[in-house]
Amino acid sequence: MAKGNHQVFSIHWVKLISTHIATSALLSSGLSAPYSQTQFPPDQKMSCPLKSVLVIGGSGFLGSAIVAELVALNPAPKVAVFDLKIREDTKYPNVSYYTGDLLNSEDMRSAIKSSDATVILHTASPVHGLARDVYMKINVEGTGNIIEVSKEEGIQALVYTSSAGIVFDGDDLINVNESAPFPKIHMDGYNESKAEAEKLILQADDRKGMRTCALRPAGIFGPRDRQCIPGMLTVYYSNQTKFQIGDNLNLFDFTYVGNAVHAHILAAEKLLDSQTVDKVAGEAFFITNGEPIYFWDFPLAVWAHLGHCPPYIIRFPRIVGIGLAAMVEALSYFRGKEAGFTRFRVKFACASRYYNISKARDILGYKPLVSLDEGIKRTLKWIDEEQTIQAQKKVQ
Ligand SMILES: NC(=O)c1ccc[n+]([C@@H]2O[C@H](COP(=O)([O-])OP(=O)(O)OC[C@H]3O[C@@H](n4cnc5c(N)ncnc54)[C@H](O)[C@@H]3O)[C@@H](O)[C@H]2O)c1
Repeated sequence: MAKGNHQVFSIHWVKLISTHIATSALLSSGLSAPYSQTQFPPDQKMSCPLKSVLVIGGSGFLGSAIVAELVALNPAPKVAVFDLKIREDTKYPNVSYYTGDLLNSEDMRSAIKSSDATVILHTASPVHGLARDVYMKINVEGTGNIIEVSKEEGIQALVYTSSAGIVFDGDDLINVNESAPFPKIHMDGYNESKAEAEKLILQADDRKGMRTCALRPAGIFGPRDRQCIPGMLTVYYSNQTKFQIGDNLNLFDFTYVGNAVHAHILAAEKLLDSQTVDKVAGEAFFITNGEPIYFWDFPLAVWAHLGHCPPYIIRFPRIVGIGLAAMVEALSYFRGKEAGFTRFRVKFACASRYYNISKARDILGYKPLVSLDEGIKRTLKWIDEEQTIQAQKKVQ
């Protein structure tokens, strides 16, 4: 079933179950390794010419992973975080934290001035499932603010976290590269706003001033993920794992968070380097693990870790899913609520969505350092640790 020139990844159940047993044994023996986001092997650690970096959205899933990697570099750059809310479990020593809203230019300016930042990594975005207006306001207007204030404050390089979903129009995306056009009508407000924000970022590139680029990760997962894996856990806890939409023959790209971090740091470095900047600036890059996997195999692997294998699978054809979702959307509309089960989600779950990452490999020097297999193991280990912590809290 391999399509394009990607290596097709398949989950090995036995391997996962044995990993789970080994992890549980490790944890119960009290030997759990200290938490680290990326855990790159020493020979793959990046040297870092970055001097002072402000991570916008740095208390979020991806943002905090970037911070963890930056502070672990030797020598480490000066690191600061700007976020709407600073979560205690994402705080690192020697990092300056600024609370603020990117819709408020003065909040932004104050953080840039106080942190002496010369580079900005803009990872902020509202969570999924909100109204279009919220995304347009925060992602488009907010990104416009960042560009304006960054230029005024002499920022040298701005890297924007876009999304691979911005070229999705509901049809299959098979090994597509950056020449894929934006859909005439976007599938949802989130992707529309990410596309608009990306355009602003790329247009803002200035040869005589601030240099910019955009990264388009696909389906980020890993420790501290609040959307991808937690969504799969919700399905598990609500006893819905036997339901599948589509035939599960659609290949899908995911990205381990450490690899997305790696891409962000590489992009910032290349924007600062006179040898590479003109190839990178004003450009967008797809970022994935380069290992497409059948869509439902990913949640099945997560549930297997929890000791659960659906006893049987009830498959809904795509067309039935779309019909059901249309009814849910109509009901939600009359109740004045955002629908959780939407036609977009059905099309998302049924489409092939994988990307060609040659541009990132060739120009950024990107390579997925952590394989999907290893990324899943690390994420599952983190879930084990989280569950142990939650269980201990309940006992206390
Ligand atoms: N998670 C994925 O699978 C995925 C895939 C592709 C692209 N992305 C993009 O990657 C980026 C990071 O995603 P994530 O999963 O880490 O999200 P996240 O929700 O964990 O983190 C986003 C952070 O942005 C902050 N934020 C939101 N609104 C803000 C505002 N008005 N002012 C200041 N800070 C604000 C939030 O507080 C949060 O800490 C986002 O831009 C997202 O669009 C994510």
